[in-house]
Amino acid sequence: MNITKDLYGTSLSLLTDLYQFTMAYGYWKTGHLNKEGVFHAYFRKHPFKGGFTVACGLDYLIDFLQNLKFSADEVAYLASLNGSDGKPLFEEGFIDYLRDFKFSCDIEAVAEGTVVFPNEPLVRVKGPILECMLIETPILNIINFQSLIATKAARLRLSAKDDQLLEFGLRRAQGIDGSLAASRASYIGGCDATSNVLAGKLFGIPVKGTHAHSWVMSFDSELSAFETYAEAMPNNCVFLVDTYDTIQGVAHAIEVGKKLKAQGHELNGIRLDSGDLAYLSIQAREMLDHAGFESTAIVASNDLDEYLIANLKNEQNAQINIWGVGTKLAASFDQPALGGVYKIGAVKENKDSHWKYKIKLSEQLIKVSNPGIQQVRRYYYPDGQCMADMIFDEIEELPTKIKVIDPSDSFRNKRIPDYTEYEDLLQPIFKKGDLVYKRPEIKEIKERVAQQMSLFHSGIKRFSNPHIYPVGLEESLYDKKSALILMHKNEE
Ligand SMILES: Nc1ncnc2c1ncn2[C@@H]1O[C@H](COP(=O)(O)OP(=O)(O)OP(=O)(O)O)[C@@H](O)[C@H]1O
Ligand SMILES: O=P(O)(O)OC[C@H]1O[C@H](OP(=O)(O)OP(=O)(O)O)[C@H](O)[C@@H]1O
Ligand SMILES: O=C(O)c1cccnc1
Ligand SMILES: [Mg+2]
Repeated sequence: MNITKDLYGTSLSLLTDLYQFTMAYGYWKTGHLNKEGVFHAYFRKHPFKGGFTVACGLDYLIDFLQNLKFSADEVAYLASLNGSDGKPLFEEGFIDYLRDFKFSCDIEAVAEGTVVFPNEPLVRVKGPILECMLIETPILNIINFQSLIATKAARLRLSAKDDQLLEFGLRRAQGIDGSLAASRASYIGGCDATSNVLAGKLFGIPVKGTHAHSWVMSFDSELSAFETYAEAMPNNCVFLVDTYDTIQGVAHAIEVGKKLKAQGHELNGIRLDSGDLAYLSIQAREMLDHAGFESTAIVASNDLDEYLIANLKNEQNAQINIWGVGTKLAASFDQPALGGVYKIGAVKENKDSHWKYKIKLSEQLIKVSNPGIQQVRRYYYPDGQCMADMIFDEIEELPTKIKVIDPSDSFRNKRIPDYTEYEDLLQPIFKKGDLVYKRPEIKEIKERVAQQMSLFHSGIKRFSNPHIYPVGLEESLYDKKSALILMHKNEE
């Protein structure tokens, strides 16, 4: 998939905030082309008051960065922009620079489908600071949204257990790309299929669906509507039974189902889209079983989310096998955005000088950024379950005794036993602008989510007051950060 070409037929290189270009211009104009930086994209708080987040969107980002160059058309647009004095914002020389621009940063990122936690860099960008700056906004745009939706889908998967989950969100999603990115992230996070046909084609996601109330209403009776649908598509019959009277609708579905059976076909399912989904599904299951349709599925839809699905299954014994979830998933109804940020960790004047560590101060401790050239190490218990994550400075040697400290609460700290198995989460994606990463198929990414979810204690996966998985700064990085905070405070 090539989002820029297949999806838009146009370059997305101008998809950034204007201030990224004005800052880039500033570096160019004042002779800071050799200045280098390291930036980290991370979030501070899990979405949905949850205890985990699923990283998603890297493949889109790779595609964006591989196509990052400025065509004659794009530079002409930038050249046409004026400042508040009515004069061109950018000098001709900068426009020439952009015309010859070649992306040259090193990028490391957490593989898509990895379960991640607050403060952990999901993407690290190192290289000419001008370039690091330009790509801040698209990184956040892509990773924030897809990680949000993949997380929502993973929560739905926890509730639906082994049932089928269908994503029906296109009509309520945030516009065109919102819907496509949501379908992709939903599939990765836990859905089995989407109703969005373009997403199916672009990303290789299975597409599925039933029929609407309007189909039933366009015939003289519900029975003739079902019969006509069966005539047209005898191998794809999931009848929506609640247009008039749901119990009557189930009876009509059974009647047509018997004819399908006689012709050697199946009644695949019925769909409930209103009323008491627990009561109606129990009634429908009884009627279907009694008529010999034990393998006919019951699909439910209508404003579903992870809480309602869990409640219907666990508390109300609802007899539903397939869940169609739209608005609350694709539009991330209860939390519209993941607040991921992109912060500078260190700068150097040129590639041969030393890194100078940087922090952004804030009144709130949680908002003080972390310095350094960060990597994330995930430690495992001997049984393969995750123990704790450590954010550390890649260019410093680690002490022999490892201690991790929560950056917003130093009382929360953990000693890592010696010889604990570990894995470093940030993997090389681009080296000096060249792709060095083998992009996994979407199915592999989806499988990674399921596998990752199994590595964590159930406490982090519960919806109310989840357990907080231990993540901290390695002690010497924590000390370095504290020293930087003190230094800035003393300057005040
Ligand atoms: N057994 C149940 N327990 C809890 N909530 C349920 C149950 N059954 C349905 N719901 C939810 O209750 C809400 C209202 O259902 P209702 O049938 O009134 O929906 P509606 O959208 O108003 O229906 P209609 O399409 O007939 O207008 C929906 O969000 C639905 O998912
Ligand atoms: O409820 P969602 O999770 O978004 O799932 C998608 C919904 O879209 C369709 O109806 P639509 O909402 O368009 O009309 P209706 O509510 O009047 O049935 C469908 O029948 C589902 O109810
Ligand atoms: O196929 C369906 O049943 C469907 C598709 C989109 C939205 N609601 C339902
Ligand atoms: Mg609706």
